[in-house]
Amino acid sequence: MAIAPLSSSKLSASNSKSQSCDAVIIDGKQVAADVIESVKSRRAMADIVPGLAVILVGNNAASSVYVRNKSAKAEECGFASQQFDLPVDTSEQEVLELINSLNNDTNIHGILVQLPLPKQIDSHQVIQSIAPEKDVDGFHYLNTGKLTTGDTNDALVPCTPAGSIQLIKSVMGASELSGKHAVVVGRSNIVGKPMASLLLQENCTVTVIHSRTNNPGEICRQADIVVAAVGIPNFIKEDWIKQGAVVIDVGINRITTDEGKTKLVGDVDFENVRSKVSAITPVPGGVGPMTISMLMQNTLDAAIRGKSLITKES
Ligand SMILES: Nc1nc(=O)c2c([nH]1)NC[C@@H]1CN(c3ccc(C(=O)N[C@@H](CCC(=O)O)C(=O)O)cc3)C=[N+]21
Repeated sequence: MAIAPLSSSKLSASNSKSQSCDAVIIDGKQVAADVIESVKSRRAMADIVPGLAVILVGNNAASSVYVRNKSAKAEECGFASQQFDLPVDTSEQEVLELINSLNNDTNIHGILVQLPLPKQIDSHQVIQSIAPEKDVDGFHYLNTGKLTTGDTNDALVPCTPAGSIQLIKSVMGASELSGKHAVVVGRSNIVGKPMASLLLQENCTVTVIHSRTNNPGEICRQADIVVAAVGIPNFIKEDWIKQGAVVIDVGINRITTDEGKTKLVGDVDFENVRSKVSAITPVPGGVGPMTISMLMQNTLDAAIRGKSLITKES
C-alpha cells in the first residue's frame, strides 16, 4: 500500500471517548488524492504510459458517474485511457472478441468491463476471459484465489475493498486493527467477499451478514468496524452501531429528495449515526474517490509488472 497509516494518536487526539465529541469524518477525497500523487510519481519514475481500456455496454446511471471520474483521473495520472462504448444490444461474442484483442494489445495493461452488463451477456464468462494480469478490477478467479489464500504480493485486489481498507488504516494503526471485530454487511463478489478477505488478512475477527441473516442488528452492534455494502439508502441505523465504532459506507445510492432533487447517499443513516461513531466515511467524498484511486494504482502495478516481464524475457 502506498500510503502509511496515520498514527492512531491522530484519532484519539481529535476524538475523546465521550459521546458529545464529534466523530472524525474520514476525508476520502484527501486520502484518494494522496494515492494519486504516489501513482503519478511512481509512473514517472518507471517511465511508462499505462494503458487502461474501459468497456461500457449500454448505459445506466450508476455507471455514468464512475466513467466520468475514471477517465479524468487516468488522464491526470499520465495514463492512456481508451473507452469502448458499445450499444445495449451488443452480443456476448462481440464483447469476448474485443477483450481478446485487448488481451493481445501490448499497449493495454488494464481492462475494465463496467458492471452490470445487459442481460443477454453472461458477466462471469466475460470477466473470466480477461487476462488475469490485466484484470484491474480483481474479479478473475486467479486474483480472487490469490486474495483468499493471502498471496497478495502480485494479486490485483478489487478496488472498492482495497480503498476501504486504506480508509480504515487512515484512522487505525495495524496493531489497533488486529483482533477487532469487523462486520461486513453484504456478501457480493465485488465488495462483501473480498472485503472480508482483506479484513482477515489484517487479523480482524470477521463476520459477514446479509439479507438472510437472523438478528443482523444484534450482530452489527458488536462490531468495532462496520463496512456497509448493501445498496439500500439508510439501511444502517443508529441502533445497529456500537459506541465508538469505525463505519465505512460503501453504498452509492441516487435518491430523489422531497424537493425533487437527486442526491447521492450511502447505506448508512449518516446524520443519526455520526454522533455515535469514532470515525465514519461520508457519501459522496468517502469510498467512491478511493475506488477510482485504487483503479489507477492497480493499472500502474499491472503496467510495471508487464514491463518487468518483457525485460526478463528479452
Ligand atoms: N467493473 C466495475 N467496477 C467498478 O468498480 C464499478 C462498476 N463496474 N460499475 C459501477 C460501480 C460504481 N462505481 C463507482 C465508483 C466511484 C464513484 C465515485 O467516484 N463517487 C464519487 C463521486 C460522486 C459524484 O460525482 O457526485 C463519490 O462518492 O464521492 C462512483 C461509483 C464503481 N463501479
